[in-house]
Formats: sequence, structure tokens, C-alpha cells
Amino acid sequence: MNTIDQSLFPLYEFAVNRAGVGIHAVDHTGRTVIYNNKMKAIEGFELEEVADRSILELFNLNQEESTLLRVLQSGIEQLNVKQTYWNRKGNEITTVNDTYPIFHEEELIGAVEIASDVTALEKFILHPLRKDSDPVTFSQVIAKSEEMKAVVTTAIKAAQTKLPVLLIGESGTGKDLIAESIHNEISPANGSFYTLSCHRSDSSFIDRLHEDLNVNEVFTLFCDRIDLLSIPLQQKLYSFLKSIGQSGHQFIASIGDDPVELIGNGTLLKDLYYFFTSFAIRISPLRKRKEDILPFVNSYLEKRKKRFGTSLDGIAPEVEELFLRYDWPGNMRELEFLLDEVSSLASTESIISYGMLPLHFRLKTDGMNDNPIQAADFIVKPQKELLPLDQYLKDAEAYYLQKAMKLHEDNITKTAQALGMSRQNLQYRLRKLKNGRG
Ligand SMILES: Nc1ncnc2c1ncn2[C@@H]1O[C@H](COP(=O)(O)OP(=O)(O)OP(=O)(O)O)[C@@H](O)[C@H]1O
Repeated sequence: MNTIDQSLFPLYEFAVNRAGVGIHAVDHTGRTVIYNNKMKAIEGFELEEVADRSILELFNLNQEESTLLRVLQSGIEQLNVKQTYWNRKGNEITTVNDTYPIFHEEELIGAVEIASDVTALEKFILHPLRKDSDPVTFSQVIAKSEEMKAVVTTAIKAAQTKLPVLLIGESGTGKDLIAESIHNEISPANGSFYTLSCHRSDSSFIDRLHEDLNVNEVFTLFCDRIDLLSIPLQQKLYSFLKSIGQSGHQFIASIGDDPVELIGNGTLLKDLYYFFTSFAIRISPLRKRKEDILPFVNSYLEKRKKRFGTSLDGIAPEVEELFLRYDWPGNMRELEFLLDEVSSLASTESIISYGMLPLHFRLKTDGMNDNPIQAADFIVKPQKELLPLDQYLKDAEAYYLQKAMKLHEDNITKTAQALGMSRQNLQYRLRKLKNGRG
């Protein structure tokens, strides 16, 4: 870069950081060199965590999975690649990515990924099973766990008394579903069910509430994620709610975190919290009530079969085990999304096998083990029972191979070279390990 270019650098930096799309650039070795503010927001990373680390390390990806690396290797651009995933902060994100190789004087010097965050848009696209479906009622809520049973019991009570309700739970736990079920449980029935989505940041929608809601009918108003509104907007909403009075309406709100914490850190207005909290209903994350996973899968497959005549009606034991072990940061929505993806690709299969799971899910869950082997397992201690030598050597081999693979970014050729063995031999041992893990 000459001096003139360098003096323009603050302009470039400003423009990149202000851009409404995520920008991630790597140099020819795969090191991150640009990672703008929007990309940080999308992927839930901070710049310090990203700088000077390869994308393989960052995202725990293998080479086939990373579009940036694929483009770096092939030199061919990839356009309009849609990805849905749960980012570092556990938020569901859908992006459409364009990834370009960058050449300078005919030499490939890096690659740039431009990501458009279409998460909000995606929310408007209904899942196939919810399209044209019957009104949502408690009969559709899967509640095998004690936690979920208690949620349903309290929610029914709230519908009977018509007192305001505050639903508390992570994204995808079913707050929306419970809100709509409460509305449809009310007897005699309320008029319209309005959802006020607080995910948006403009204030005009609160100003328009007086016009948009028909205050002459008895309605249900669900204020979805009030904790995402700024405090001045929460104040505005609170004033509006007080001005219309309760007069038979059902008021429901949802928040994504513990209210005490939210009030403490200034993200939730105390008055608004008290307005809604006649009934505070906490919906636990799915990882804390795994009994609900398989009933949900069965009910999903049954509904899909009925509606679309698909042949899937169960899951293989190894998939079942994986589903029960996985933590589901995106909760039921993540599970539902995964089932949508698998079933849309299925043709004549009747059972969901491991091989039918999408690559991104297999990669996330690969190596998940109840007791992953740790270095400390090889230390011989007087109070520890000794393992038979065979077992010890097998565990040591597994540990050593895993570490060696990680060191070489899961590259079989490089790892085999470093360990002084053939690729085939390494592949055979890795396969054996994987099968042995069952
Ligand atoms: N217990 C359940 N039984 C059946 N379906 C469920 C259950 N919980 C969640 N779902 C389904 O999972 C998906 C996500 O649920 P929902 O949209 O209600 O979550 P949410 O907590 O409102 O998420 P967000 O905070 O992101 O708005 C929906 O399609 C919903 O029908």
C-alpha cells in the first residue's frame, strides 16, 4: 500500500464497520484479517477472540464445512449459500452468504465472505407443519417432563383467571406456543390475538398501537420479548397498557432471561415487569427436560406423516442417543428445524438414521461422549484402580490420535505424516475408534 492508500485506511475501516452486512476476510493461510461489527453481532464473537486465529479453530469446522476455506482452496466464488445455525451466544441465526476469492496480480491472496442476516425475515416463513394448521391449543404442547406439565397447569389457570402473564425462557422454548394456547383456552373466547414483536427497533409500532388494536373488542395482546425494547420504548409501552386498562383483555409478555437479572442490569423496566407478572411462568431450556425430546420427535413425525404422507415414522437408536445427549442451545425450535431439514430430504426411508442427519449437526455432535478421555486419565495414582494394560493402551491411542488430529486441523494427510503412518492406516484406526465409541 502506498502512503495515499494508508491515509485512506480510517475511511475503509469506518465503512467496513458500519456496513449492514457481515464481512469476514481471511488471508491466503486462512487467518482472519477483517471481521466487522455486523459479523461479530451475527456470530456472537468479539474481535479479540477472532484476531489472529484460523477459522478452523474458531468454529471448530473441518475443511469441507467452511465456505471461506473451500473458496480459498478452489479459487471459485460461492454465491447465495443459506446457513442456519446457533451462534456462540445460543441465538438462532440464518444468513445468506456470498464468498469470493480475492486475486492480486493473478495470485490468490485471500477470500472474503459477505453475510446478510436474514434471521428476522426467516421468522415470517412458517415451518411446513405450522402452515394452515389448526389454532394452537394446549393439546399440541408436548409436556412429558414434570417442568412442562407444571407450565401447562399454570398457564391454564392464567387463562381461567385472565390475569396478565409473564413467560420467561430462552429462545425456542415455546413461549409463543404457550401464549397462543392461553388465548385459545379462554372461555368465552377472546376476539383477536395480537402479537407485538419487540425484536424490531423502530418505535413507530408502539405509537401505532392505539390505531392497530381494536380496543372495542376483547382481545389478547402478546408482547413478545419486551426485554429487547430499549427502556424508553418499554416506558412507552407501559403507558399505553395503563391507558387502555384491563377490561377483560388478556395481556401476555415474554422475556428471554431471569427478570431479576434483567431489572438489575437495566434491560427490563420494573413497572412493566410488575404489570405482567400476576402469573410468572418459567419454561426451562430443553437441556434441563430431555424427557420432552423423544415425544416431540414422535409427534412431529406423526403429524408430518398425516399431512404429507411421508414414510418417516421413527429414529434409529444411535440418533435417539445423540438427541438425548446433545444440549439443544436453540431448544425446541432447533430440534424442529432439524426435523424439517431431515424430513424434507427423506424419500422412502422410514427411520431417521445417523447418515441422514445434516453435516452441520453431525459435526457439532461428533466426538460427543459421556466421558471424553482426558490427559489426567493416564496418570497412575495409588488410590485409582488400575486399568488392564490393553484398555489403557487403547485409551491412550484414542487420546493421542484425537490430539494429533486437532493439532493438524483434522487434516488426515498431515496427521498421518506427523505420526509416521499411512493415510489408510490412520483412517482405519479413526474409524475403529468411532465405531468402538458406539
Ligand atoms: N412443548 C412444545 N410442544 C410442541 N411444540 C413446541 C414446544 N415447545 C416449542 N415448540 C415448537 O418449537 C418452535 C419454537 O417455539 P416458540 O416460537 O414458541 O419459542 P419461543 O420461546 O417463543 O422463542 P422466541 O423467544 O425466539 O420467540 C415452535 O414451532 C413451537 O411450536
